[in-house]
Amino acid sequence: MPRRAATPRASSDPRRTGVIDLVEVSKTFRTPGGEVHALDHVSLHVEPGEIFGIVGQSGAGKSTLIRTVNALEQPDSGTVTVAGATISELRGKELREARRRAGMIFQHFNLLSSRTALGNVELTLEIAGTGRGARRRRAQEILDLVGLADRADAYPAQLSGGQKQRVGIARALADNPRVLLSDEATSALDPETTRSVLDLIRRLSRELGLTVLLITHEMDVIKRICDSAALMEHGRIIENGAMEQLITTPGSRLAAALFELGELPPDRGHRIVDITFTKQTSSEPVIAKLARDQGIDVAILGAAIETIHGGTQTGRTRLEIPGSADEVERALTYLREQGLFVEVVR
Ligand SMILES: Nc1ncnc2c1ncn2[C@@H]1O[C@H](COP(=O)(O)OP(=O)(O)OP(=O)(O)O)[C@@H](O)[C@H]1O
Repeated sequence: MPRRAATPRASSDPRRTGVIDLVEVSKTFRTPGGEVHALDHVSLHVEPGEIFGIVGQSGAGKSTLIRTVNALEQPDSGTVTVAGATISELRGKELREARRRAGMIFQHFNLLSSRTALGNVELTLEIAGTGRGARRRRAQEILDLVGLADRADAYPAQLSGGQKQRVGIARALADNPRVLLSDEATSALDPETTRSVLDLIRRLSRELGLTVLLITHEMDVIKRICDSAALMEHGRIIENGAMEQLITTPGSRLAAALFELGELPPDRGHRIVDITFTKQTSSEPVIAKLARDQGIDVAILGAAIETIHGGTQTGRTRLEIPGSADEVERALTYLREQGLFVEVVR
């Protein structure tokens, strides 16, 4: 029976406070086809300055989750706290104030076509009631920060997709929010532009101490910039934790999606294990030593190396270990002694 990945993080502990905290949040939609539990007792804890990614299939509840964080959706039960304000309990002016703590970017940018890049960024500040001079200065400053100072007077139709999203980011950050929410912000961009926009988000997060909550259906996004990730399915968080924890959590589906090792071969009665290594960039020396020192030959069934979390090289190799139960046990002990995370797959 496949093992269910442990949730390494006690995210439902309400005593812990992060920049974003969801505690037991539920939301049900009543549709002609019946009730849809879009969020089913979701608890989530995002640390200050962290980039937290939520991944899941279409319909998993990702958009509903992010919409509760900027109060576009009210939960039926549970609490949502953003930068110290319990926004799920606020109304009116207090809610509008609290909303300013989070800026948001979107898949299709949502820029006003009748305004220049500068005018789009200024809009956030107009809504916040900032005076004309200060608004212009701040908009120019933030456009400079996203590398678009020279395109301030361009209209959205004159900008590339990547440039439009940079304007979107500048607009989201103009009023100095603590949190950036990203709803599939790179899904409409080509791979190279995706990478440059993700790298920009990561740089801004580090430079400004900005906490980022992003939703995506792409593992590449999680790999490239996230410090932590959660997997959603049918309105529930199935797994949740720091990337380093997830890759060494037995049965983690996020880790399996990160390292694509393919299907298991037909059962020949041999033990199959996945070994995960984070320090060295190759498992080959260990496998060679296993043969030399222990006299145990293994077959490599698959290998994947990934750069996660903005630079850490991590790899996973799938091995088939023939031989007696005793030899298999010796091989497993040996691999663990080498500091590798070993998971028996079959
Ligand atoms: N306003 C609504 N009225 C009725 N049902 C809704 C509403 N909003 C979302 N749902 C339903 O709730 C479930 C979760 O939807 P949600 O959009 O949050 O998922 P998602 O993971 O963001 O999917 P996608 O990536 O396709 O946007 C789906 O079954 C959806 O049809």
